[in-house]
Amino acid sequence: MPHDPEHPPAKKFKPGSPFFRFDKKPGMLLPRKGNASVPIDVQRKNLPIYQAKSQLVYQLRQHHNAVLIGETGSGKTTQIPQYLYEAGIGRQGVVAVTQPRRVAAVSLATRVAEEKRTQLGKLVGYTVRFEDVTSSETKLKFMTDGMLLREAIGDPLLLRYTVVVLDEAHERTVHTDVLFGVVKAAQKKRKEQNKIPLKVIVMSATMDVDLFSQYFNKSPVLYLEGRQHPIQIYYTKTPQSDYLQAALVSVFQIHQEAPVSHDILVFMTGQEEIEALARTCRDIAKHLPDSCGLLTVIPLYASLPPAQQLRVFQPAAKGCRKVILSTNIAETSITISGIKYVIDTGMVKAKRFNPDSGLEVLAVQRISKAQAWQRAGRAGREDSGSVYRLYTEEEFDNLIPMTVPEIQRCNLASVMLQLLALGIPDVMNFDFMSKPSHEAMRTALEQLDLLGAVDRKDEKVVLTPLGKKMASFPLEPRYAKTILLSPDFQCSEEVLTVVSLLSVDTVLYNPPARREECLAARRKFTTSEGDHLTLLNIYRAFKKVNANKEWCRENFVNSRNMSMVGEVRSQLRDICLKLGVKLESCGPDTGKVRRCLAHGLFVNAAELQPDGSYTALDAHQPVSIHPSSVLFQAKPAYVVFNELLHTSKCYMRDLCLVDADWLVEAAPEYFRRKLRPNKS
Ligand SMILES: Nc1ncnc2c1ncn2[C@@H]1O[C@H](COP(=O)(O)OP(=O)(O)OP(=O)(O)O)[C@@H](O)[C@H]1O
Repeated sequence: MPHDPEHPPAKKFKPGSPFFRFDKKPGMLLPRKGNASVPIDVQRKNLPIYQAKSQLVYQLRQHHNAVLIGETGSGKTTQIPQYLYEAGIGRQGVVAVTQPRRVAAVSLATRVAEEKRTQLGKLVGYTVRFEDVTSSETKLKFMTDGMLLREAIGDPLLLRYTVVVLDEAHERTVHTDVLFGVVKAAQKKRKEQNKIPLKVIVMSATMDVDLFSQYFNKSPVLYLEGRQHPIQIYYTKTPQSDYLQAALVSVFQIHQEAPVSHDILVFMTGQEEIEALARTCRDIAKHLPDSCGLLTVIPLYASLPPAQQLRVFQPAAKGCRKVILSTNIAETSITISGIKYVIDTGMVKAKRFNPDSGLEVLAVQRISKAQAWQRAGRAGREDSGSVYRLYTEEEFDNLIPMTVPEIQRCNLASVMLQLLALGIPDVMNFDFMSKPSHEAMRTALEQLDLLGAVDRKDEKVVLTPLGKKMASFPLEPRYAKTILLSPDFQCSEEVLTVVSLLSVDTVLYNPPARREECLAARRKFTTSEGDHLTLLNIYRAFKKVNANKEWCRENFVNSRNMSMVGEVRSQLRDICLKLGVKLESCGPDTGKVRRCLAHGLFVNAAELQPDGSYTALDAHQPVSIHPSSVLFQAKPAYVVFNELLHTSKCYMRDLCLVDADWLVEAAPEYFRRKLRPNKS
């Protein structure tokens, strides 16, 4: 196997190592020289894309649509917007570059502003949920696809924009897929109305170019060749039954053998396992000889407060190695300085949806090949890199090529609500790139109907006034409905808190080594009314002590996440004020909160069976209470829950005790069909 003499092969693992060497993959080209210490404009010129600049600019000037495919790290995202600007393309308006994730939008805008030597928020800015760093001068705007979609509600023709760059198109999040249709429609309408044309550029390193080209009016496909730095791929010799253990072993093998300046990025599935592995890594690191150097372990997942997420971009201190444990949030787009090694567990937590039952579950599953290549692409960005896949080559060969678009595996109630709010006349026939099943769309409209968000008018589905209000919240329709119903139960302040707590994932810190202490601390807040009310108690206590950090530590509460709850809450409260929602508190009468939750979440209700098991009423599917719930032992007759998690069983997470009567009063017709005959 050829080596770059400057970059000798990275590892010789000890006997017993789960790895063996594997040849470089075809297409992983040898590098041209590149170095992070060279001036930034020279770095720009060293990128593979630079050689194709004039040709690209020529093509992009000619066509209203283009699909651009090029290796990870070749320079698509950072350079294309600048090339457009420098060539005067789209200067009458703003160039929007969409990203599936906020962390990518923020870090890319920061980098491009640096390359352009301008202050962030001037020529180059970003807009993500809860944050807008743009000004009237902004011409290159990085944003999450969800934000552009929200803007489209007020401006369906996207008239502020002259170019929309849909980046990381392979991700196929729900937002991206809806955005494809919205952008395509805006482009068509602008042409029909003789407005300034809208240019649409679709980019990725791993996409089905034919599908995209076909969808976007048979647009030309521009191929960008080469990568700047080589990446070596390693597979395990045998399948790993415990990917977490394999990840741990791999981190410490690298830590003990590789120079301390080489950082590691590990892809895992979720917050709990990341936090657990982070603690184990820190414990082990304490007992290693000084010669190994220090280890800083940094978690990265979506529910971390934004400032915390950006910590991964800070360089490690001298003599210290950075190990980032991340979900797929770091999978695409981003460049993390110092990352030399990527460890890929091959697993991801993703949504699955059963249109027959209408239930959406989160489950840990295998990634696609496209995801594996994206993960690999986080190495080799500033220098050569190595990727350790904790699965065999055969297992890799058996992965599905592309991730199934999220729109085909999630509950579509949110999407349908958004499409209706966008004024799409016939939502069932919306121009999706990959149409969800008719069944899934119908189920979603039924759920919106149950929530009172839609109505039928002249054979058409239209939003009700309540539905219009629900669409104003960046929330799942059932949570928006719960907030809007809360004045009827005089508990809007509490419901706002509960919904905010649910929007930032867990505020509870559960160190396994201090389980007893933690349970004892939590008992003070635990109520037999369920998890929502327990969380509400914790939030109230947190407010009472003025967010005291010491109190958080003593009570095993994650103070960072709690601060985020406060921010989300004030945003939601602002929306309520704009909509004229009456805000009042129920004080100690928390039964009102539960009744309100029953009215908002009734589609997620479950009933205790005579044999002690539970049945989700909507689909009549067996479900169990998750052991983390405060109701795990209690077994109440009726509960509503937030979500289902599929591991060994189908678990309900975050439960609230409710009365059967409340469910019936929330949706009498529906429950007449769903409840056991003697109960209805
Ligand atoms: N924040 C950063 N710090 C240092 N270098 C960076 C940064 N962002 C980008 N780069 C450099 O620019 C290169 C190109 O990044 P860019 O995001 O434009 O690539 P890309 O082709 O869009 O990759 P991907 O398909 O993975 O998103 C990186 O490989 C890296 O060398």
